[in-house]
Amino acid sequence: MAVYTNVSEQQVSSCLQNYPIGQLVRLKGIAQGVENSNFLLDTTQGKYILTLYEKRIKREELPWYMDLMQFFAQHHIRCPLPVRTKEGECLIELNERPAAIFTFLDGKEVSEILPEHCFALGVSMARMHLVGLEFKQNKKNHVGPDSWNALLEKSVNHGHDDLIREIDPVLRKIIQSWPTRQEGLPVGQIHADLFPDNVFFQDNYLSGFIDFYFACTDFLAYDLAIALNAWCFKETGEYLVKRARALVAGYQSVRILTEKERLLLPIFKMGAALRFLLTRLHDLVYTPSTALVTPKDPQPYLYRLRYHQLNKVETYEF
Ligand SMILES: Nc1ncnc2c1ncn2[C@@H]1O[C@H](COP(=O)(O)OP(=O)(O)O)[C@@H](O)[C@H]1O
Ligand SMILES: N[C@@H](CCOP(=O)(O)O)C(=O)O
Repeated sequence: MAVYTNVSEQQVSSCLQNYPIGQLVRLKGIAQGVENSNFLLDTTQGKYILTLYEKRIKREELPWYMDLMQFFAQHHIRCPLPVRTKEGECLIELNERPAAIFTFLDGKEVSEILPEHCFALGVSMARMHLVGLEFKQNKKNHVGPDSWNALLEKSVNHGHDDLIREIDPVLRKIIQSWPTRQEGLPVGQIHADLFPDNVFFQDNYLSGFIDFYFACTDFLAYDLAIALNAWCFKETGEYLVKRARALVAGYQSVRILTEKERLLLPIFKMGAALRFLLTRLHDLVYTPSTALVTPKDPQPYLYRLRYHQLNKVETYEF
């Protein structure tokens, strides 16, 4: 359930007076999602999404997300477009929370992932990466390698000793092998959370990406590695090579990976597995049992990490 902060119909109706999108017909809380509070707004002019930003989002970075989504939408990368108030503002304040209204993206998560979906994802991701090269504001990846040690340490002494003992040496090795920005790998705006729930399809066509709140400026190939892990594994740790090949083929039909990116893909996949393992472990430890949200299971990401450690040389994707 992702409604942490509630809003009343009256509050939304009066807020809509400042927008050029008609009057409120219906307001409904959205159950999916974990980070922010989301509501579906039916107005006399159509459907919109109202998002109230919760504590995990840094307030000072909100304009960056708004600018990035607007830039993408204007450059034919389908994603929610922040709606401006009559005074031209994207961000407002509602119930003591920063908030924004977005255009509604048609479509939904696929129910059964096929290689064709992975190909389409690769195409759209590569297009987004190319367009993003023209967006010149940069933003740090707050869950990048320099945050991993601290994330792991925060989870020590909370009853996951075996897991932590296993991860610790792997983490060090991955960090040692991680490329620096000086090595010339392509860097740009990445989504960094392109899991199936953030990629919408309609009639088998990819209709767009949502949930840009982990987006940042980082290695483009790392975004591909995140998606390979999220889309191309069984939860028991079996790599689904047909899907992986389709994803990489779709990506390379738009943007060919450099030799260096191909060589570093194994380390990016390990890092991507570790990153989600660490954040899931952290959330498991720190989400109170009374919370509305059920933390995601870290175990499938441990399986992915183990798989990549055993298969670091083979590049099955090409
Ligand atoms: N622009 C949008 N168009 C259509 N549905 C949306 C849009 N934004 C969010 N949603 C719906 O809200 C849900 C939660 O959104 P999400 O951005 O993933 O939340 P969170 O940031 O809390 O993880 C999505 O699964 C989707 O159903
Ligand atoms: N995709 C991440 C968690 C982030 O959740 P989202 O609902 O904001 O996409 C994971 O699976 O660990």
